[in-house]
Amino acid sequence: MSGATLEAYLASFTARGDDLAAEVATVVQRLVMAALEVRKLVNQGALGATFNGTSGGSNTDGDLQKDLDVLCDDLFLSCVQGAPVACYASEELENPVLLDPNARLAVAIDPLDGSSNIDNNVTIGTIFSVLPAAKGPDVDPSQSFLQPGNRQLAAGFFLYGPQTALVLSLGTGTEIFVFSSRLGCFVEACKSISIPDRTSEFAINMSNYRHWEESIRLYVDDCLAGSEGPREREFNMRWIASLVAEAYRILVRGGIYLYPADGRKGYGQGRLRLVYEANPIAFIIENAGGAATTSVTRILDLVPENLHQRVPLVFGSRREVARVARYHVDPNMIGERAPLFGKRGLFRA
Ligand SMILES: O=P(O)(O)OC[C@H]1O[C@](O)(COP(=O)(O)O)[C@@H](O)[C@@H]1O
Ligand SMILES: [Mg+2]
Ligand SMILES: [Mg+2]
Repeated sequence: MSGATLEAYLASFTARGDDLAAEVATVVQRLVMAALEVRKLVNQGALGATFNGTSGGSNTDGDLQKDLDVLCDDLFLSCVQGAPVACYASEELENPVLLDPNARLAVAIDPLDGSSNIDNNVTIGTIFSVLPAAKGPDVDPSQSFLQPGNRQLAAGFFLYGPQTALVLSLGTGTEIFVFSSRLGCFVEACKSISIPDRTSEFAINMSNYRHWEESIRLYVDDCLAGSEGPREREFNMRWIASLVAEAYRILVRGGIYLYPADGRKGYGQGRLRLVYEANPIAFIIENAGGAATTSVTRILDLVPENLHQRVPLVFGSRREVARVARYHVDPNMIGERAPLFGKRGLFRA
């Protein structure tokens, strides 16, 4: 463990950069303040007054909002109000909130990710993306969030699990900080993460198998066939149903995560949201040497059409993500299997 505090890390980033870098650092510090409040709420679990209830409302995607989703959103919004932030967008709000029209940054946030796990005492988190704010007379705050993810200045996520952690990328490299109760601050635990290129571990919600398109089914079939299939090795599977927890695991030991489009109503573009889920995760993963795509197209090159747009998401170890793309575009992937692994046709019968 290298031991630098987050504060020292941000100070050195600010010293190397310009005024904008200092503003980004301030935003991160404000988000940390809110995250530490969320941590307290999460730690109380069912003992907390707000924990189990539902607010009765629903967000823009029609998901039932848990009290904690809404409470977290309020906490993050009020914390960025003291920061140089022009506008704030959240999974829980239909439209962005205009804060300071003269400020230069925009923040998009998923205040509580993995919220189906709230009651289960399983790791959940907060995902954030920092963008340059769109400028110009009468500019609509939505414009700030319709920029491709490659324009992000910073992205990160907090993890409320056995450890409270912050995964942060300020554009070069991705670092992991863990909250030290003894010191009362985040301390760097892993410097310049490097995701292994190869993996034998995949994460996908297998219960959707019958709804996927053929290329995803073929990819997963080949993993499941293990040493008897074309991959000629055994694969392991994980599904936590918490994007932040899956991303953390992949940063630490490699792997691949897939939430593809599927045939269910409302899942034609997958489940995850481009602006405040896929983009920040893609930024973090790429800056750790991994890759993130829709299966074929780089996530960070997509131009969002609207704030709450969904997108199919595949990310993780670079070679594995590239392999998923080949199942979509390379007819030889099927040819490669047929002569050697003819019996696998039986699996598909
Ligand atoms: O329940 P499913 O369909 O497996 O989806 C799980 C995925 O949905 C999410 O919970 C979506 O995020 P929210 O909890 O912010 O809506 C991801 O964290 C997770 O990977
Ligand atoms: Mg989420
Ligand atoms: Mg959420």
